[in-house]
Amino acid sequence: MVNSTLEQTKSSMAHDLWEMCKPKVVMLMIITSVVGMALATPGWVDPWVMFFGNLGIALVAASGAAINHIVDERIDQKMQRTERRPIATGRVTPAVGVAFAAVLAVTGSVILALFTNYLTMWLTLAALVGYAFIYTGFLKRATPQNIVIGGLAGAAPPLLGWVAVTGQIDPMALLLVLIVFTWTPPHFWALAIHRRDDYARAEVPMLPVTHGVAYTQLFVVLYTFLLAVVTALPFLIMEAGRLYLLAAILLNLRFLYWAFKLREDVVHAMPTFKFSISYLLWLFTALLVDHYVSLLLAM
Ligand code: HEM
Ligand SMILES: CC(C)=CCC/C(C)=C/CC/C(C)=C/COP(=O)(O)OP(=O)(O)O
Repeated sequence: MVNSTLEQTKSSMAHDLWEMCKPKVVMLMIITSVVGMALATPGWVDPWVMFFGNLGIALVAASGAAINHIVDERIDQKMQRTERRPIATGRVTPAVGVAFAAVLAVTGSVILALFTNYLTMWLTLAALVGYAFIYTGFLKRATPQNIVIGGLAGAAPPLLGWVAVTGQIDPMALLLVLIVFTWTPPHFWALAIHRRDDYARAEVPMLPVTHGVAYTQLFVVLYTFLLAVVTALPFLIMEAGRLYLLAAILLNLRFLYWAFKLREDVVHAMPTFKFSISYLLWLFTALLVDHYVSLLLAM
């Protein structure tokens, strides 16, 4: 009896710690990092770098997500979407959270130092600081441009993957960062429109709260147009082929469709947000497939 209660406590703690890692977000980030690695070399990526590089980046990103839960305890308690989170409810204490985040960050950094290079490790730690402390601790509470500036940290993984393979920062790696950076505002503001009352209650100055829904709807459309331009660049600079271009055109047309639907009516906010996630997944998949198809054709 005592044993089974102990087992239950352990498994719900494991579940809570897992939730604090924002696993789905980190997984999509790792897909962008895998693509960064693949595009960094005209050959095959060293499997050790592929496995341990992504593991290290995932662990450090998960640490950032856990710190976000700790720093945002009060905000999370006030928002319906986040009120059931482990730290917000007290199921996990901040002390346990800090220890967990520290273990993740240290383990991830050591793995990166051992299996990739110091530049990857330092850039990954910079992304961690950018997200967990600069965005969460400061920007989020300070300006409606919070997610535009903070988006740089979330956009870092393709660069981290690239640098893990080459040891240097190249223009194409920065273009991949630019794609995720430009994607972040329509991704987030669609959700923020849907959850505007949550943010108002928690006094977080998100764009729909400070500048209104109509203004945010317009900026979702504008950023989606900008994203269409930015995602054409890999083809225009001849770093991606026609297969990628076709996928990018179709995905951009669909994203623009949702952005305009959202502009008509806020009921389209969640479908737009959900599509943004599929958009990034398929765009990066297209880059990957396009890369390996041209590699095979050149053999
Ligand atoms: C500063 C930049 C970003 C902000 C402010 C942001 C905001 C958010 C928020 C608030 C959610 C939570 C939705 C919910 O709990 O229902 C979310 C979900 C998600 N985000 Fe982002 N995001 C950012 C960047 C990214 C990046 C860079 C990626 C991946 C490359 C990403 C991938 C996802 C995914 C996959 C989900 C769905 C998670 C789930 O269903 O549990 N986000 N985003
Ligand atoms: C090393 C590295 C790549 C670090 C990146 C870390 C990381 C997991 C970024 C996630 C981006 C994200 C979901 C922001 C939302 O935070 P929020 O606080 O606005 O959303 P919330 O209200 O759901 O917590």
